[in-house]
Amino acid sequence: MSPSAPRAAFPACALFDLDGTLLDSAPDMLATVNRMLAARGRAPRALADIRPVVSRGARAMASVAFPELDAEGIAALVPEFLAVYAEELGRHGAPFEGIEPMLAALEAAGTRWGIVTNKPEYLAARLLPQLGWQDRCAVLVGGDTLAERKPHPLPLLHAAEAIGVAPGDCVYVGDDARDIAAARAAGMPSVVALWGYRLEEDDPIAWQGDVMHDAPDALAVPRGWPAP
Ligand SMILES: O=C(O)COP(=O)(O)O
Ligand SMILES: [Mg+2]
Repeated sequence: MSPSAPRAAFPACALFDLDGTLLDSAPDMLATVNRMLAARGRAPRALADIRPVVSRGARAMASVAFPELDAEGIAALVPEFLAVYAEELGRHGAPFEGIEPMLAALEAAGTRWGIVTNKPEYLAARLLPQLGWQDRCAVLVGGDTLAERKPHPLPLLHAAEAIGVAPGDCVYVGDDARDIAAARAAGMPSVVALWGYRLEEDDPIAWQGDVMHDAPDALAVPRGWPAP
């Protein structure tokens, strides 16, 4: 971790990953894979099986549910995964505890916030009104919005530009190695969301984010945010 000093004020712009950072979407994902398994007469999986790979996208979750399939077989399941997930979206999941007060604190301070996810944009966009975030989220960039997705810096650079804040004056918060890599490549300070999804063998310290937090409450006060 870099030795950046705590802040006296919130950053001008806060950008967030969605799955595993703002939203505990693992229950929606579990319902999705279990419908796919049930359609094939197979036994359901447990939340503990799916949760660690939710931030790695549809392919990673399908690989856990269907371990016998090769990469081609997994890729062939993605359209079905997205169609079933579109029906389960927002039904079981909810923002992590502490997210709403943290967003309210940012808004009260005049910090603009947005979402940069690798989830397809149309699915993320459908969640915003369900969550009451449609008029509050200043920018939404999905995994298919641009020619590149995280860990490429383009989605973060695009979000900063859309908000009108220099990348170095934004902070990105994410729960996966690729989130922190994208922020570094974009020249953006980063926060590792340890409350999110990762495998036991992952070493978040090695991701070298600027700050790591166990819970969203830490970001409800300026000193929880890394300095530019
Ligand atoms: O759906 C995905 O690929 C993961 O989504 P995230 O980038 O919001 O964690
Ligand atoms: Mg994530």
